[in-house]
Order: sequence, then structure tokens, then C-alpha cells
Amino acid sequence: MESSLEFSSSLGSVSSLLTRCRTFKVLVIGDSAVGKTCLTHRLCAGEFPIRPEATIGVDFRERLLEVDGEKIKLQLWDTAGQERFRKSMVQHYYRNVHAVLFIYDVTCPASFTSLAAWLEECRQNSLGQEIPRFLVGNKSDLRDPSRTGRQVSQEQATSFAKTHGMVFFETSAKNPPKKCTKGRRGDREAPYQQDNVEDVITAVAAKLKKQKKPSMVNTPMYGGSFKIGNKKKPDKDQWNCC
Ligand SMILES: Nc1nc2c(ncn2[C@@H]2O[C@H](COP(=O)(O)OP(=O)(O)OP(=O)(O)O)[C@@H](O)[C@H]2O)c(=O)[nH]1
Repeated sequence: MESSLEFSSSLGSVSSLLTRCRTFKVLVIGDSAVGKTCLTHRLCAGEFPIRPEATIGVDFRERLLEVDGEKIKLQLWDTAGQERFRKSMVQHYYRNVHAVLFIYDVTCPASFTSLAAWLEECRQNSLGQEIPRFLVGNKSDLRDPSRTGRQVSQEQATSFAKTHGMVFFETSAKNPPKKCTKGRRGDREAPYQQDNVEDVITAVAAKLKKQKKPSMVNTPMYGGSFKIGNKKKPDKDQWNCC
């Protein structure tokens, strides 16, 4: 009798734990090679992948966080940047999305210019303005103060983020940046805003925690990734960290 009581009370605490953990779908989009896979890998596994390969369709990874005592599970959808690897998947990407990370490469102005097209894709897939959006400039470790014209300035990115109601971060999936790195703006030294990848995920979780509705994501039932095409990716494991 005692043991069955114990059993039911432990079942109760397990179920309350489960009900308290909300899952949110976070879409990660941006041009090919901006570092979406590396960033999501870093965010979920805590490390930079050795040999990432082009994403085909979508990979998803999960990260469990605790925000003010509540467990929040973020399901990061690392989407393919190349059109040929994404076209038949786009409508799946946008279904039940709770937040979007727009990624560009700070050393590749074309990837920043492309953000307009990524925004347009969101619009075409009826992504509401109420869905939190985050702008992430990746590869900040490659910033070279002597090549300012060929890099995306933080002023440009901040202004873009403001115009489109996004929260802006600049970071590196590879080398965690120092909080304030000296850069050169005109003749004077100015600090770059450099964020840790952890700052990004913490901000996303904090924002989503404030959402009132309980959130559930339909996890694909056939493993950790959707695949289209035949390309093999032997070095890139499909896994969930939590
Ligand atoms: N130096 C540096 N290199 C990075 C960083 N992030 C990614 N890379 C490199 O950039 C290349 C592309 O990275 P991926 O993560 O595969 O890019 P992706 O955006 O997922 O590309 P698609 O799957 O084609 O959409 C790889 O060679 C990475 O090693 C970073 O923060 N710093």
C-alpha cells in the first residue's frame, strides 16, 4: 500500500514536471554558409562542430533551459540555406513557429542584404508580427577592423533590427567573443558589441516564457531531421541534446 502511494505520488510529480515544461519551436533561417548549423550545434551541444555540411531539408536540435523556475524547451529548426535543399520544406518550417532567428555572416554583406528576402518569405508564410524575431550576426571572430567596407557594420545591423522589431546580437559560433572587443570606428577606438551564443538562447527563452499560451510543437515522428534529396552527410550527426 505504502509503495503504491509512493509510486502514485512520484507519478504525480513526474506529470507536473512534464506539464510545466513548455516546448517552443524556433526557426533558424538565413543564407547558406552563414553558420546556422554551427550556431544551433553550439547552442545545444556547447561546441563547434568539426566538419559541418550543408543542411538538406532541416535538422532539429533541442535545448532545455530553466527561466525563473520554469522549464522551457527550445526546439531549434536548423533550416537549409540553399534553395534547392529547402523548396519543398518551406511550409513545414513555418507551421506553429514561436520565434525566428535571422542569421547573417558579419563578413558577408550579401548575406545581410538577403535578409529582406528572408523577411519576405516569412510574410508569404503568414508569420505574424507577434512572433518574436532575433537578428544574429555570426562569425564575429572573423571581424577585421582593417576591412570595414567589406563587413556588415553594427550600426547597419542595429538599424535593421530596430526597423523590423528584432532583438540584435553579434556573436561567434566558433570562438566565444570577449564581451567588449576593441574595434575601430573612424579614428577612434570603439567597442564592438559581442555577445556570447548563450546570451542569444537566454534571450529567446526569456521572451518566449512571457507568452501566455501553453506551447507544444509537433515533433517529427521520424527522428531528428527531415531529409529531402540523396546527399549524405556522414560527419554531421542528427541528434537532440536533451
Ligand atoms: N570562423 C567562423 N566560422 C564559422 C562560424 N560559424 C560557422 N562557420 C563556418 O562557416 C561554414 C558554414 O557553416 P554552416 O553552419 O554549415 O552554415 P549553414 O548556414 O548551416 O549552411 P547551410 O546548411 O548551407 O544553410 C563552415 O565552414 C563553418 O565552419 C563562426 O562563428 N566563425
